[in-house]
Amino acid sequence: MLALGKLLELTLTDHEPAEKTQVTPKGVRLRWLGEGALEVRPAESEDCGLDLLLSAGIHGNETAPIELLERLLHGVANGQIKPRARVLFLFGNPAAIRKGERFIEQDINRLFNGRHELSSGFEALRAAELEQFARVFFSKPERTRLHYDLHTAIRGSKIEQFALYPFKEGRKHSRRELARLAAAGMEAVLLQSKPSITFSAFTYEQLDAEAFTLELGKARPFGQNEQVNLDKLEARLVQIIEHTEPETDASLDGLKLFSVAREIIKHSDSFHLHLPADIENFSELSKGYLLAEDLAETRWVVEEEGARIIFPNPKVRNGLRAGILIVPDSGQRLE
Ligand SMILES: O=C(O)CCC(=O)N[C@@H](CCC(=O)O)C(=O)O
Ligand SMILES: [Zn+2]
Repeated sequence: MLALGKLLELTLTDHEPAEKTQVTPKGVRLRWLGEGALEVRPAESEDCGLDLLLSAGIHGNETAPIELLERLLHGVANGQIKPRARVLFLFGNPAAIRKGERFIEQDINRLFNGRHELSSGFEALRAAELEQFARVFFSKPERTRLHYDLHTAIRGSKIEQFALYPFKEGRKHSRRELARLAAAGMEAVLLQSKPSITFSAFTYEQLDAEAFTLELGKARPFGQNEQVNLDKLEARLVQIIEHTEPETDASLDGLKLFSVAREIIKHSDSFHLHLPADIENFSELSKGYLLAEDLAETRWVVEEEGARIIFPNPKVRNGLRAGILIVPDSGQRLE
């Protein structure tokens, strides 16, 4: 296997490879771009015109997706996977990955779309660097752009694998991309309804990529991910990379759709979330339920029929999202 296939090892040991570019016997070029960043380029005659960005480890303790990217990269480097797409592999927060923590100083996934400019510290610098890697990668005209940012969640979930689809004014969510996600094992998609400051929102809003955050199970340390079954996603990603994906019809194959009713924002240290600590994502909340309270007698009461909660987290910094209240979506606005 080409040494650059060991991007995870290089990243975990904080090593820069002596040789920055290597080529497989079939002419696939691997190029180390910087810490945790590697570009794969097929021979020109093989190139199918797709630019695929695969990122993981934006949160350092979410190891199953990092292990998945490592398997894909090994496959490319040892010739078992035959890429026909350009692929950029990114490990988002190397320092946090080395420590096995979600972040060191602040959550990188709240620093995109300009937010890093208002902040300081190495995570702000890394967010700027990740934006630049993505900007350069997606700068080639007339190519198809796709980004999957892979995560696992802090808590268990009634729906194990799901995607979050960013929002941009005037741009419609694609039924074809949803069908592709269903084929990759996603059981649900949350259609966002306002701009955001996450990595997938950046590539969607600013770089014109189809982009998704994928939530793939519960976060666990390296080597302890037997319960996170990524077989379907992995098989689909190999097909996308090799350009052997079967034509999907537009059928969403039982995929559940949700939209955001409200984001719960923590405004102060007085914020209190009235949910059990072990509540699972997608738990239903009944109308009238007092979900949270904050200073100045702010009360978050559930008003929506069929409401569910995802990502409840009262420990976030003031000003950030402490949960999302979601409702079922009919999919009528899909393109
Ligand atoms: O489990 C949780 O509370 C958070 C899991 C996680 O990291 N989710 C992503 C979602 C990103 C998005 O909204 O697209 C995050 O919170 O950054
Ligand atoms: Zn995450």
